Amino acid sequence: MPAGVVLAGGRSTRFGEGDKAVADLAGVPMIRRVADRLAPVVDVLVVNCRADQREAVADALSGYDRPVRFATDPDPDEGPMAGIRTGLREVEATDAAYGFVAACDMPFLDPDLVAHLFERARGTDAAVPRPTEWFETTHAVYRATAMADACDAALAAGERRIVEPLFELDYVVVEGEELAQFDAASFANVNTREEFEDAERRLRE
Ligand SMILES: Nc1nc2c(ncn2[C@@H]2O[C@H](COP(=O)(O)OP(=O)(O)OP(=O)(O)O)[C@@H](O)[C@H]2O)c(=O)[nH]1
Ligand SMILES: [Mg+2]
Repeated sequence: MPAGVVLAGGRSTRFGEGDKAVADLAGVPMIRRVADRLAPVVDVLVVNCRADQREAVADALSGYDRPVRFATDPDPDEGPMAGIRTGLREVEATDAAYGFVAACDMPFLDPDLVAHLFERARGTDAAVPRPTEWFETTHAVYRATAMADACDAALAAGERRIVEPLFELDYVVVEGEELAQFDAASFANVNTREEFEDAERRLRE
C-alpha cells in the first residue's frame, strides 16, 4: 500500500506573485496535476505544506480520488529536507512502508516510472533516479522510517543537501537504459513564470 508525498512548503520566490503549488496551470492547479498523476499508483496522498497554505491546497485537491493527509513542518522554511522528513513521518502513520516523494511543481510526472521506483525500492531503503549527474531526490521512493530518521539526523547536524541522508541509506539508483523507457519530462519542474508558460503551452498542445 504505497503512499505519495507532495512537497509544497516552499515560498515560490522565483515564481513571484502567488504560491506556485496552487497556480492555475492550463485550467488545473499545479499540485492537482501532480496528485492526479500519482492517483493510479498510490493509495494515500500526504501533502507537506505550511498551515497558511492548507486551505488553498485542500481546495485544489477537493474531490481527489485518494485520501489526502496534511503534514505541516514544526518550523516552516527549514527547506525541502525537513518537508521530506515531515511527509514521511505522516506516511508512517498510515499502513504504507514506502512513500514516493515529489515536488509540487512536477506536472509531467510519469506514473509508470513512479510504479517502477516502488518496485525497485522493495527490500531496500530507497530508489532514486539519476537522469543526469544529479540524483533526483525529490522524485524518489523512500522507506518512510529509514529516510525520516536519516533526515532528522542530517537536520540536527545542520546539513541541508538531501543527498546526505540518502547516502546513509541502502539505496538503488535507476539510470541509463533502465530509465530511458520512461518519460524524461517526469523530472521537469516549474520554477519561473517562463517555465510555467512553457508548461502551459505543452499541456495545451
Ligand atoms: N516543507 C518545505 N518544503 C519546501 C521548502 N522549500 C522548498 N520546499 C519544497 O521543495 C520543492 C522544491 O523546492 P523549489 O522548487 O525550490 O520551490 P520553492 O522553494 O517554493 O521555490 P523558490 O522560492 O523559487 O526556490 C517544492 O515542492 C517546494 O514546495 C521549505 O522550506 N519547507
Ligand atoms: Mg526553493
